[in-house]
Amino acid sequence: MSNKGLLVVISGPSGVGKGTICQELLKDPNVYLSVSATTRKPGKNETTGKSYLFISKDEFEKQIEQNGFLEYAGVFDNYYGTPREKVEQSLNDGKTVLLEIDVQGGTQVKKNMPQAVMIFILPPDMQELESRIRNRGRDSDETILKRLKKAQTEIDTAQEAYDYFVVNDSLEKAVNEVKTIIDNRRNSK
Ligand SMILES: Nc1nc2c(ncn2[C@@H]2O[C@H](COP(=O)(O)OP(=O)(O)O)[C@@H](O)[C@H]2O)c(=O)[nH]1
Ligand SMILES: Nc1ncnc2c1ncn2[C@@H]1O[C@H](COP(=O)(O)OP(=O)(O)O)[C@@H](O)[C@H]1O
Repeated sequence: MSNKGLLVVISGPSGVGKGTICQELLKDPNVYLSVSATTRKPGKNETTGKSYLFISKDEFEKQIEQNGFLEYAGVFDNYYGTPREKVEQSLNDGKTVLLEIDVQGGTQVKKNMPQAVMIFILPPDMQELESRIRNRGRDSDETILKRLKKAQTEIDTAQEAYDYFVVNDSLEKAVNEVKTIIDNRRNSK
């Protein structure tokens, strides 16, 4: 693995604002956001290649066998994984590469690439997290409950693998904190 670029793992409970924060970071042309593959069904306004590469379970398992993923995990009854090739290419090009993945995946990345910058995004509190998930209007009550349960487990287990914890209360403040972490790590290489 090249050490030219910087690999940044961004995790946090569903609905905490990871996607929103990553979109802000992407305004810097030196930042590349990895597009994950998933076996979950696309939502209403999702097309393959933009939010996710939507693929079948068979195709996913084939790519696992071919060592095509940097990491992968089973989340909410589906597979999610980071395609290896584009991440390695972008690191070689000297880019800051963002992986927006869950704690299981982040832990695998940290093990294989200890130089990765591990950032965990926290909600101001659990009520606010629930209302963000609800306001997004994408999930059924059952799915919302599953997501909130996983949120608590993730917050409890993140302590071990993650180096930085950023509370997303004001979006602007959270984005600036993440930018500062990234800049400091780039400069200290
Ligand atoms: N390990 C791993 N987790 C991923 C990947 N892509 C997305 N996830 C995680 O899968 C979970 C569910 O994603 P999704 O159903 O799209 O809902 P989201 O929480 O709104 O992003 C989130 O916790 C994501 O961080 C990936 O490539 N690898
Ligand atoms: N700092 C914030 N304050 C209020 N709402 C926010 C903030 N950050 C994100 N949101 C909103 O919360 C919802 C979930 O954000 P999203 O980025 O989709 O989360 P995630 O990618 O972590 O699942 C979205 O409707 C988003 O606009």
